[in-house]
Amino acid sequence: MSADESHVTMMYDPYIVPFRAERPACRSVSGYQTRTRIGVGSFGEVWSAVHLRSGALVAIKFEIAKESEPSAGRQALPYEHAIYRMLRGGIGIPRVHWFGREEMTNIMVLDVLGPTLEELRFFCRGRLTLKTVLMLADQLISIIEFIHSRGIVIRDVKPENMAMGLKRSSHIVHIFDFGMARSYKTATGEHIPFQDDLRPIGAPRYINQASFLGHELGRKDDLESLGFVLVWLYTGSLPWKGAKAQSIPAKLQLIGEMKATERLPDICKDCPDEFLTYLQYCRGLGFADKPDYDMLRGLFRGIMERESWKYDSVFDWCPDSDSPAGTLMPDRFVFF
Ligand SMILES: Nc1ncnc2c1ncn2[C@@H]1O[C@H](COP(=O)(O)OP(=O)(O)OP(=O)(O)O)[C@@H](O)[C@H]1O
Repeated sequence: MSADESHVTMMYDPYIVPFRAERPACRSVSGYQTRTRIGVGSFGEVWSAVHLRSGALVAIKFEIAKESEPSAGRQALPYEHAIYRMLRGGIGIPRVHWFGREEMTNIMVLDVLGPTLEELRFFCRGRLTLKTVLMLADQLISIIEFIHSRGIVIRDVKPENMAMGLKRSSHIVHIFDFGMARSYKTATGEHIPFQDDLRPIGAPRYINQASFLGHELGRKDDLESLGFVLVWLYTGSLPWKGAKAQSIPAKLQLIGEMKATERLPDICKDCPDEFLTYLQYCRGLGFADKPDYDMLRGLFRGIMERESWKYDSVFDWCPDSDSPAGTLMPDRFVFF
């Protein structure tokens, strides 16, 4: 075994799952060795991997390039890579280390992240404490503000696409998966024009009302979806959870009606008043309006002040947290 390889073997990798029954074959990619498959998406697979020289742990996203589409520009991963390039340098945005194509496969090597907020909510028995949600809200509004400042709207804001970093960045939440993102600015720097009659996009649970109505999405809509995510993380429920209807369009229609402006107080009934103020403000913005991010952060900071809580990054899942919820964190994330 070479020195490089022994270093790799000793690395802590939370995605190593011992006794895994089915373990697809590992492969070498441009100086990286894959280790464990950590995710499967609509485009392909995500693996944890190590850089063979430095021992750095990374994530690799693979997308089989379709033969009928020889132009890489029409595939999901080159598109997502282009968005990552526009977001380069942002706090809470995973860094891309390498992008390329090998054997008809598009490959993107990026920072590996820890558990998603949806997983953490689950590990903390279904809901997070108010202090944890407020600390996350502060970071998430800033990350979304940064993304908007680069001319991008995410259009798929959900806790499954938000994850804590690993090791030194384990106190920083990240937003990843920009497959649905797009620029809201034209080539001349103006805001794109309003359109309707579009297909709703995003996860129905967090989708904003504009998307249900088939409207083109803007900055306000990312923030509205974030509002639903925060209510979800704090209460572990939303009125449309488990809504039933005879068909998918009928279900979407039903959920859309449940998100009408006059229903917002009902959605926020178990949260401090600021959550309702936040959602009403987002709903009141016009399509091209620039949101007042400072004011929105200020709403949640006001609660922190009122409760005399500090931004100490002691989240519910941290070992030194006194959260009554306890944690069901699997061993592989204990040191993340
Ligand atoms: N950088 C990363 N670090 C750790 N895990 C990751 C990373 N990127 C993706 N994953 C895991 O892989 C899964 C799929 O990745 P991603 O969401 O980017 O793919 P997708 O095809 O766009 O997903 P979806 O079809 O759900 O929109 C994620 O849910 C997450 O669990």
